[in-house]
Amino acid sequence: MAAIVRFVNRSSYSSAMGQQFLTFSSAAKAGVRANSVLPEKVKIVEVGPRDGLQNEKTLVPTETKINLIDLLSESGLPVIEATSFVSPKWVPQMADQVEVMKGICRKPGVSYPVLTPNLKGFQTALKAGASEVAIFGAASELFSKKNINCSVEESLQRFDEVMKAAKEAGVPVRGYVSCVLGCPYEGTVSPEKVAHVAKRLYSMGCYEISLGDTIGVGTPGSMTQMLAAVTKEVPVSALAVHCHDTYGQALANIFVALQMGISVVDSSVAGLGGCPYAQGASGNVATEDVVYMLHGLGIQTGVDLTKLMTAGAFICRSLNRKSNSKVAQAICKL
Ligand SMILES: CC(C)(COP(=O)([O-])OP(=O)([O-])OC[C@H]1O[C@@H](n2cnc3c(N)ncnc32)[C@H](O)[C@@H]1OP(=O)([O-])[O-])[C@@H](O)C(=O)NCCC(=O)NCCSC(=O)C[C@@](C)(O)CC(=O)[O-]
Repeated sequence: MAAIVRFVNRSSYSSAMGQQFLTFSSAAKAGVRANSVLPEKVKIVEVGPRDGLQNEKTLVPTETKINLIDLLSESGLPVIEATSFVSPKWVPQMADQVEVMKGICRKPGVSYPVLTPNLKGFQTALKAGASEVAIFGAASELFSKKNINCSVEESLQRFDEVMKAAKEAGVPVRGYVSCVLGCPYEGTVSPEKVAHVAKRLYSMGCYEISLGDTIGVGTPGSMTQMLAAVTKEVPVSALAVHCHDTYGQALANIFVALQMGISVVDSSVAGLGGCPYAQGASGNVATEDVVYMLHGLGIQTGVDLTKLMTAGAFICRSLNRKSNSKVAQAICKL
């Protein structure tokens, strides 16, 4: 694939970005789909402000989080997971959830879901103006215990309470299943267990189930097996994939998911992140890399890569960190 990326002004990355000097040859041929099995459009769920930042050891200033979300809002992303209403004792980085929700400029047409592990979190989120929430379970007992301090079954009972309250308030709920391709504490996780938890979340009313490879150990082989089991229980149109990139398999795994009919992909700008209760797991696949691959396949995302990279450059500067996005790294070198 001979995608040619050319900056007219090579001296300044940010000014070149601003002037839209980025041109793509084959990657930008809009509407030419490489493979008719693949979806025409993919919805990207940006999880950087939540999943990406929750694991940062030093507290990120609230203003930085708000600026990041506002920059991401300008890039055409349809969904930006903004924060989580979890216990600040468990995840101190998310303790400013209310300020973040109150500080962001909500762009019409963009959704800003937040994580809510229980009724307490849901009620606080609602008061802070959340109009969409996500509940998060796991296909592994030990991970569930470490992450949310209860068994998988107990978590589903808690989620049922959140679902009932959300239905009353007219708030849509997304569901996560963690450890779908492996667990840091239990090792192998059976596709049937994943399918069982995904089905329970879907049956209780989650409009979408995001399947999380929390520690990024999956391969296209295990992804295929797991999706084959889950799609027997949940319609493929209601599934999303959420791939961490620890073993460098995330894009390949996403490609397999697309071939199997999935058209919702979670990712994190600059590849930020990791779960505080999954030691050693690296960040999510970088949104820039996902967008580049999808556009190269002729799949529409509605995302402006240049604006997305501005958001990525901003957060990397703020955290004094190199981007984990291969695309951002490559373009920076030009
Ligand atoms: C679920 C709990 C709260 C249970 O934690 P617990 O200690 O069992 O809860 P509790 O009900 O016994 O309450 C203990 C204290 O927490 C407070 N509390 C209770 N609930 C809340 C709340 N919602 N917001 C604020 N405070 C809360 C509660 O009021 C009490 O305060 P105290 O009386 O001691 O002062 C805790 O385990 C927790 O917050 N866990 C969150 C862990 C987390 O956020 N993990 C990362 C997100 S998941 C992830 O990253 C994976 C994902 C989604 O990205 C997909 C993938 O990659 O796989």
